[in-house]
Amino acid sequence: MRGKFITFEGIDGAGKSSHVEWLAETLRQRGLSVLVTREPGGTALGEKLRELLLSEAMHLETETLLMFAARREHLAQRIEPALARGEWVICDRFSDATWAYQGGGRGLDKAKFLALERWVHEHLQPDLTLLFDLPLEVARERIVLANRVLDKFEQERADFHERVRQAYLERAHANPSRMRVIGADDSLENIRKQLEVIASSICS
Ligand SMILES: Nc1ncnc2c1ncn2[C@@H]1O[C@H](COP(=O)(O)OP(=O)(O)O)[C@@H](O)[C@H]1O
Ligand SMILES: Cc1cn([C@H]2C[C@H](O)[C@@H](COP(=O)(O)OP(=O)(O)O)O2)c(=O)[nH]c1=O
Repeated sequence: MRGKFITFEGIDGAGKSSHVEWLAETLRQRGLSVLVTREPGGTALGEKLRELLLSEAMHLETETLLMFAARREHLAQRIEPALARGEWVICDRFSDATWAYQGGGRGLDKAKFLALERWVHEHLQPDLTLLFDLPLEVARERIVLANRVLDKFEQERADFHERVRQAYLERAHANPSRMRVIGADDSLENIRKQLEVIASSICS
């Protein structure tokens, strides 16, 4: 049987990465085989593109095309084969991030996003997307506390990140059966409780 495809989304500092491995382990304890991966990246070529995307200034459409080029490679080399083998795939960001960052944050024409999405994965959408949502200031505070070296996107102004957050919420509103909004302004423990309930429902 084909595996399930789960993606994690949210603004920078929302806390996604803190739960990806934990959810994978929870699913493995239920006997599932789980591949954890991320975007941009996930393949040797994708990781090279990630380095460029996170550091170099470029035209918005170049940025969008490179995000989808990395995604095409990732789907062909890792995601699709794993799902076909019956493995579950957990991916830290996917096309909703392009919708939110290049679309919401930078103003990419929606028709161009939709054309690329149709081209690259017309017949595949995540089975479940967990959107970690929280106020911008809380996410910023976490990044500052973590003393993280800021990448190109994290260096963007607050209004950019606010537009990213709103674009994610609009997309979740438009796709209620696929996307679940996680209240991420909470303790790690309470967020795990929310995820446990979701994990039980998707495994049953
Ligand atoms: N619920 C939480 N409460 C407090 N701090 C958190 C919480 N979740 C994550 N953090 C911390 O915030 C920082 C950003 O978390 P991370 O998981 O890397 O976010 P993301 O992957 O969404 O950018 C890390 O230092 C992490 O330890
Ligand atoms: C997948 C994807 C990511 N991004 C951005 C969002 C993030 O700021 C950045 C990298 O994401 P991420 O892996 O969350 O970085 P980190 O966990 O190190 O903070 O790439 C886009 O702008 N568009 C996309 O399609």
